[in-house]
Amino acid sequence: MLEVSKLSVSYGESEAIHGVDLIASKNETIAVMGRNGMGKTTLFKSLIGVLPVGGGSIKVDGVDVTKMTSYQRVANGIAYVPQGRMIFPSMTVLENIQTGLETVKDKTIPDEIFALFPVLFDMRQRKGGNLSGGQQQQLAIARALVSNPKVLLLDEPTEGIQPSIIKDIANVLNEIRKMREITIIVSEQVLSFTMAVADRIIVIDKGSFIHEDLRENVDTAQISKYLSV
Ligand SMILES: Nc1ncnc2c1ncn2[C@@H]1O[C@H](COP(=O)(O)OP(=O)(O)OP(=O)(O)O)[C@@H](O)[C@H]1O
Repeated sequence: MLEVSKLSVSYGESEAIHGVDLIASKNETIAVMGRNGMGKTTLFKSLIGVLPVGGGSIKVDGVDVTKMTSYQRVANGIAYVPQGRMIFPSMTVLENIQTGLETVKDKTIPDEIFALFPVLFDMRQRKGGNLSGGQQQQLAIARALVSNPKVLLLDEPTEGIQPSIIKDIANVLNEIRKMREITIIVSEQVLSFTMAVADRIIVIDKGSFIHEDLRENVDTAQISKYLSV
């Protein structure tokens, strides 16, 4: 479903992602884990097209999107939940979700979105900026989901979220997989969260993938070591 080959990304002269390969199947959730500054956000921004690709290719469901704009990539099935959520604080919850409908024909928000996030239905007329961090995260996921993605990218969804709500976000990601056969790629530093959602865990270090395990084979002590400074 998502096929990334020899992807490199640079900031000016400085290369931040060094030729990474990633193949993710339909109905698979992959966690990319690494410390601050290891390249998670750079990788995700290049996948959605906010940062230009220096080399390599990105394919979604067999279609090469490497040279496409972000808008075209969304139309071709990638959706992105950015770090820090980036919801529109002065727009209502409904209006925020509607911004995700730009690339699809039917402009109505599917009922299943409110079934997944009942709190968003209750708060549909509230301003996004008045929601809690966890509710804003749900809003950012809902906004991404209404574009009907084949590949959903989430950049550090648990950042700044309290532990009890982190569990809710994990449950939501697992529900999404049951409802739709999509690929989920999540960047994270919280191992308990990725162990609850991911089929595979990849460790990124200084812009390269240095370790990979299926969840059932993960040695949590070893991954924790990679994640500690
Ligand atoms: N706008 C930029 N200009 C130059 N270098 C950058 C820029 N943004 C990030 N970098 C560098 O790229 C590398 C990867 O940063 P990135 O933000 O992708 O890491 P990250 O793993 O997402 O960390 P965090 O969890 O802190 O967001 C770092 O060395 C960082 O200093």
